[in-house]
Amino acid sequence: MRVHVVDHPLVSHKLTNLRDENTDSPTFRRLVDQLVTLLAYEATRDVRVGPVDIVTPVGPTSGVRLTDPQPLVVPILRAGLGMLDGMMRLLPTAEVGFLGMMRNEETLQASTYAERLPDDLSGRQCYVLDPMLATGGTLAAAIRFLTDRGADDITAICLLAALEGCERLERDLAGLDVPVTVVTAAMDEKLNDKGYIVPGLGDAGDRLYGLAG
Ligand SMILES: O=P(O)(O)OC[C@H]1O[C@H](OP(=O)(O)OP(=O)(O)O)[C@H](O)[C@@H]1O
Ligand SMILES: O=c1cc[nH]c(=O)[nH]1
Ligand SMILES: [Mg+2]
Repeated sequence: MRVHVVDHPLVSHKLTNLRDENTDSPTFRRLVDQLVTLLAYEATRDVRVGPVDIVTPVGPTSGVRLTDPQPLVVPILRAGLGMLDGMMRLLPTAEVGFLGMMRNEETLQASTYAERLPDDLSGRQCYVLDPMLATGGTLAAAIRFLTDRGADDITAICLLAALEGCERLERDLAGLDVPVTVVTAAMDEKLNDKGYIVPGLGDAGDRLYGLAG
């Protein structure tokens, strides 16, 4: 597994505002949208393109275009939905599959409550969107779900990751013969006793969409 922490002053600036408890929901949503676009720029560095010949108003030249099958973007509901528009702005021809996952706040076990994905993901570049990689249980389960469908190339974009979550993910995915990359804006130092990232930004889903009840 490869972990890439994007080191850019604009990313750090926006992340600081995102973390701030005084940031209201509309501003939080806008910052998530902007941050994912910046992270996606790094995350798509290896997106597959092929050569094409075109003609400009001045003359012929060659360039590249995204090749088929188009990438698949997979937001993890709920909070990952807040990252979808920003991602699609960069990859407008991508297809979108959905995974609904929820972490039990007592046991910290992730479970899947919804799924709408293509049956066969082989040969697709899959971009998983989830703002928080805390214990790593949700992302590990999501990656297993995708590889069970044949996914062979997975990049996760997380706004924030915790070191121990990344270590757990690496352990959980050991033996999986699929390249996995995690792109994040920051690697935070720890989790608290409720499994929240410290210093983190709180509950991403609640800050985006309000309390789920
Ligand atoms: O790394 P983990 O310890 O598994 O925790 C991270 C998960 O927790 C949050 O989702 P949550 O379960 O709160 O659902 P929500 O997006 O509906 O709020 C977050 O969006 C991740 O999916
Ligand atoms: O810090 C955390 C951990 C899990 N889920 C969140 O939304 N935030
Ligand atoms: Mg939540």
